Amino acid sequence: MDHDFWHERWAQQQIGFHQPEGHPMLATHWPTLDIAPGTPVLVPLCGKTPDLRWLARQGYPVTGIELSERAAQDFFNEQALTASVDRVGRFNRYSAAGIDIWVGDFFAADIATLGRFEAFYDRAALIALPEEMRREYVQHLGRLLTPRAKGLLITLDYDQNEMKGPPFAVPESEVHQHFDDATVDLIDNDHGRAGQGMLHNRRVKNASEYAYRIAYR
Ligand SMILES: C[S@@+](CC[C@H](N)C(=O)[O-])C[C@H]1O[C@@H](n2cnc3c(N)ncnc32)[C@H](O)[C@@H]1O
Repeated sequence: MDHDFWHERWAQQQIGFHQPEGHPMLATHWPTLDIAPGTPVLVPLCGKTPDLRWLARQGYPVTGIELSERAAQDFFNEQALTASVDRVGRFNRYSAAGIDIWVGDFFAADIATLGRFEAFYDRAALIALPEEMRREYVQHLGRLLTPRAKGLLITLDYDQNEMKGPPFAVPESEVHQHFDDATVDLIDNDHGRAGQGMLHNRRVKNASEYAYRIAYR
């Protein structure tokens, strides 16, 4: 997936992945991770999800990373927040209400600029990327995290023959392969609900979302 693909999606507002009310599995499962408020949370490929605001309201300093400037601007507008903007290295950083969105390429983010995070939230980031980029994504995520970091990962699985991604199907076995230095617990499965919305229109017969608790060892 090159950058132009995503810029085009945002320009055309083809953002069927966006959930204006946030993702229900976040509020259900985040508390089970037992992460102390005040712990900085990294949200890679964050789009304009209101989940950023939810996390900030629970007392976590939140750092999103997102390619699209439009997404960052829309997020702060839709949340009725006025963001300050500054240039830091290769990123434009938007900040308000305990939320920073770094606009730029996730793969260009480094700990010298962002520091390390003890927690992360990935909803539709891993599954936004084709197979060859997913391994690199998880490795890069690991570089931005502390050794015992924890996170919530929300993925999607369906028969990849039925549709070209994104979103891509990521089976449980692949999640275990990527996070082989972490304890991975499958904690939720929406039993096909994900296939009833937008994916149904794309002729996917059966699609389910899965939530995993990830704890690096
Ligand atoms: C499927 S969307 C998910 C957005 C968000 N996590 C959500 O739940 O709504 C994937 C997002 O990743 C962004 N993206 C894709 N490649 C990226 C990259 N290399 N660096 C930063 N953001 C990227 C896209 O612009 C898009 O907003």
